[in-house]
Amino acid sequence: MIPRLTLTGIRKSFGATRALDGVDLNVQPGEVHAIIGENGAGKSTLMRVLSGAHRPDEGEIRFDGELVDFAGPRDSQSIGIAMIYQELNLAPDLSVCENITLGREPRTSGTTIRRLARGVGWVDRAAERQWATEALQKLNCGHLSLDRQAGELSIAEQQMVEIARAVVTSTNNSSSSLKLLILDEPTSSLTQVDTQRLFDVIERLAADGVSILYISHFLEECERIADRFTVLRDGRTVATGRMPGEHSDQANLPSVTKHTDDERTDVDDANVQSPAVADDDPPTPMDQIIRYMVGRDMSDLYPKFTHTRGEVALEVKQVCSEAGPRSVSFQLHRGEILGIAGLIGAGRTETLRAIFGLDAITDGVVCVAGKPPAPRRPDLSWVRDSMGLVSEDRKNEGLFLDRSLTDNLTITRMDSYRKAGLLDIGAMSRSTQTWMQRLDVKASSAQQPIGELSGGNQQKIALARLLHHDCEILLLDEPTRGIDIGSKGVIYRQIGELAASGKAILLVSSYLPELLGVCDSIGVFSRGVLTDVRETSQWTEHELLTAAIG
Ligand SMILES: Nc1ncnc2c1ncn2[C@@H]1O[C@H](COP(=O)(O)OP(=O)(O)OP(=O)(O)O)[C@@H](O)[C@H]1O
Repeated sequence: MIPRLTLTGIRKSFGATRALDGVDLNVQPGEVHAIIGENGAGKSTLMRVLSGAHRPDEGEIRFDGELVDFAGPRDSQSIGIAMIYQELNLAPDLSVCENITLGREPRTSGTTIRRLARGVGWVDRAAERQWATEALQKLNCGHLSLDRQAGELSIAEQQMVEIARAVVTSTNNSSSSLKLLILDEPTSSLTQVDTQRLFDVIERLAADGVSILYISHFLEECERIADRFTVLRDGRTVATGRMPGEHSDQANLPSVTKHTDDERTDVDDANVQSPAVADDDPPTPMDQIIRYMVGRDMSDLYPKFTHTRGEVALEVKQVCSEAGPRSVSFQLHRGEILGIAGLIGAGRTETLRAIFGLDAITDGVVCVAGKPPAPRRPDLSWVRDSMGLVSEDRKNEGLFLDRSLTDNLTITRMDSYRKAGLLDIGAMSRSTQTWMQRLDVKASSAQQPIGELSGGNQQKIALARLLHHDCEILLLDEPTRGIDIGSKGVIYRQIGELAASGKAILLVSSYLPELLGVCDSIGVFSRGVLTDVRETSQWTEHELLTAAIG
């Protein structure tokens, strides 16, 4: 079989940063292939090379056996490659139908008048609706109204509209039918139900011969959906093979290849197959895939720290806000990690925002360490109360993307670096380097603009700011979103150490294994109401999910 995609020796640098340093990849038609790697390993850069957004400095791309060279995204689209980015790209004011056909609108044809109209860009609305309907039906999303504004849709629905846009060419132009769909962290903002729907769509497309490149830090998902995997490390391919999930048995595909030219890989070579492949070779166990990725075992992902519950640090009494929470009450103690589960949109983020003083409270009070509540909100009570918030919306409100790592990390503690009215830039930079080392942040220097870092490394700095500020109460909203498994381990260790030193931690997460692994107790939000708070040992994943659905 001619491979759908073959990459050989792809290299790409940004100034002194070598993002890709020799990537080899082989993907078959109809195969779901997971791209796995630590933060900064080069996954997104590689996908941008494939989507035509970046041109590689070196290396060869073959698509259906043909050598290709993309001058821009249109070249890549024209041969049937589509990329769905983590941050979705719809025009919010246009309808579902208009978004699906955007840039590929069917033109009128037939009569002279129509042909004239075509010259000035007259869109054939009937054909446009038919194309959009067919594309949505192909994804089993025929229920989505073509006339709804894209901005009104849920994240999951928006994602389906984007995939439908990728599919629309295939329905109408056989020369550029969809052949390779790239999904970058597609489930990071999806509920479990929506994730399953997405997987159904992926399976449907793969059965039609579309190849899928699936990037995710949720290895359980990769295991569920992918046939094969490739691990990138420091911009290089270090291993490729069969996934251990049920899919791997069905795929008539090569087994593990360890790329032995990678001298930096200190992983165990046992079980690694030679590049010669056999169809009946076994899948690669997940713990070995993790070793390829991070270079060590991850048996201690959730390290246990002895910590004792102290006095009440934060008391939330019957808090309501227009944004979501309805009469929310709980206590958070010093030395406690309280987890908050719930579906996306259940009111978890809004509760954190109300506690932190970002949103007005319409009823109820927030008391910190027995002090009287702040007279009004929004306000800056977080400063008085030594509270820190890691926002789930890193790009829009969590970070100053065009400022350096140092500025982002030290911004809340500038005063401590002031000497005789001047800022001690050297000391700020040294503090940043210390935190970069502790959280294993990959960046060229503390002065690099944070927007140039990979998503996971940006997230680590957002968290490091709170650690550096030495807050007493930490409100963490999806703090490990987009973070690789090795760095998750580092962050869980930090959280454990913070609790052991008497800090109070409120951890909102959609990743249930994380809540069960890290927290002392867990509460569940359902439709703006905190329904149930129990010791962690009294919850299972299934029970958490059932309580969240309500
Ligand atoms: N435009 C850019 N300018 C400078 N450096 C960049 C740019 N884009 C990527 N890099 C660097 O290239 C490296 C690889 O980044 P990339 O985003 O591809 O990693 P990733 O594997 O997708 O990481 P993550 O899992 O955190 O999203 C990183 O060191 C990053 O800082």
